[in-house]
Amino acid sequence: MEKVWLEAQSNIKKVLTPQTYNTWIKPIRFHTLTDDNLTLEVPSKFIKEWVTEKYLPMIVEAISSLTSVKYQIEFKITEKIPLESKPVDNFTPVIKDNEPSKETNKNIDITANLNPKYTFDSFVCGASNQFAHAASQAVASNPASNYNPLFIYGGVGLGKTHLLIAIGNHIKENNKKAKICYYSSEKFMNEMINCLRYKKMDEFRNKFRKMDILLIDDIQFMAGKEATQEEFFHTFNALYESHKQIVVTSDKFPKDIPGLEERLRSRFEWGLIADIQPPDIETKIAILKKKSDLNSITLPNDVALFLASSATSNVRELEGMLIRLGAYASLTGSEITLNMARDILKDIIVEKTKDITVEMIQKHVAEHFKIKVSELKSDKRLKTFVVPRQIAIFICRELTKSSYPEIGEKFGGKDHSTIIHSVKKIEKQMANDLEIKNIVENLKKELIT
Ligand SMILES: Nc1ncnc2c1ncn2[C@@H]1O[C@H](COP(=O)(O)OP(=O)(O)OP(=O)(O)O)[C@@H](O)[C@H]1O
Repeated sequence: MEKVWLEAQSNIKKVLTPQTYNTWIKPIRFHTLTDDNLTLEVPSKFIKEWVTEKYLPMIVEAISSLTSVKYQIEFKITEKIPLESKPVDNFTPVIKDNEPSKETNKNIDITANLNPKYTFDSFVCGASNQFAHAASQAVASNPASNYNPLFIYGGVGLGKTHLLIAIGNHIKENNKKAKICYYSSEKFMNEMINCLRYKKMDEFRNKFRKMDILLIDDIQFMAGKEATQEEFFHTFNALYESHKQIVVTSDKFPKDIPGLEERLRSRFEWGLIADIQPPDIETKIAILKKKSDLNSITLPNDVALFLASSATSNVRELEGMLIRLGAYASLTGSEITLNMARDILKDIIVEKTKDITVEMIQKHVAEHFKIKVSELKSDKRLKTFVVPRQIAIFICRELTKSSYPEIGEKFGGKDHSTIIHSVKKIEKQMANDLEIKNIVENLKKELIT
């Protein structure tokens, strides 16, 4: 059976990356076979948990394809399994671009690797993130005093990492000697496993316990990883007791993270818990404006509104759309316009505007100007009717796919040239008159949201 296991291993090797294979599958050895139970040896509890979670079906399949038997697999922890003489380089399976770059186990870098783009200056504060922003600033200005630990939680792409790193950058700017460590919890875990395998746990522990500021991203990743939580718990205690600042982020409130040990949960609740909510449309527009300035992209207001009113609240996705438009505009030497944005992003943005009808616009505009829909559609030449009518026609052209004749038809049977005239008139007025521009943009925003 040992031979079967070796063959199964070499088949598994063909489908995994060398790094994954070397880390998780290669160290596994055949142990015993009794009836339908196949016991394999693994070098640590952690590898056992990880392999069980991620690779068990693959292992069962690899063995059954050789033996036609679906064995019950058990893992036995045997620390004596010989390890390779050299640690596996670049062990971390996933590295976000803002995380510390490639590291080898030999070279445990204790300097912070903080993305300089993520500062308080580049963060837009709105109602949705005000509390987390204020808490982060308070911690950055006065570490390890009032809010320790700081626990920031919120949905995907809402700016948790940005705030976490902004804290680090701010502290670093004011105290060049501060030892700041930014790690995702996944990286923390991977490095820990590597150190466990190569008997370098003292080095690992010392590294973290020497820090003044420990910034740990995505703590929810530790859920269910007992050994990692255990290690993190001791690191946490050591730092907390020496009055060092700890900040963690998560996609959930501590008590909603399944598989998070009670003792860690209660420690997170000792400090301040701050949430980030999805941004409202104004904050989304402000973020897009800030990002377009930072990336030297000229983003017209109507396009910002179009992007902001897309279904997504994920700021990373919004940013992605902006960068895509910026790249297209720069490669084709054109300006960003609403039509271009609609075209380029048609697969990404499910337009909310598709449900907006001419009738809805007429009703909304008439209500805004306190006139009747029949007056809006009429031929009356009084200014109190003409301006709202032209605005309504302009918005119909912007937010619906109706043609000029179709719009004319719904405005009391007007000729398409009248409709074109109205659209041009409003375009011109918006360029020269801020008040008209604001009225039109607000009406559009109200209709879209
Ligand atoms: N209020 C904001 N102001 C400026 N930029 C923001 C804001 N919120 C989010 N961003 C930007 O959105 C992108 C995603 O943010 P970040 O990575 O911090 O999200 P996250 O909440 O950590 O996401 P995840 O849950 O995936 O880890 C980053 O480029 C960040 O700069």
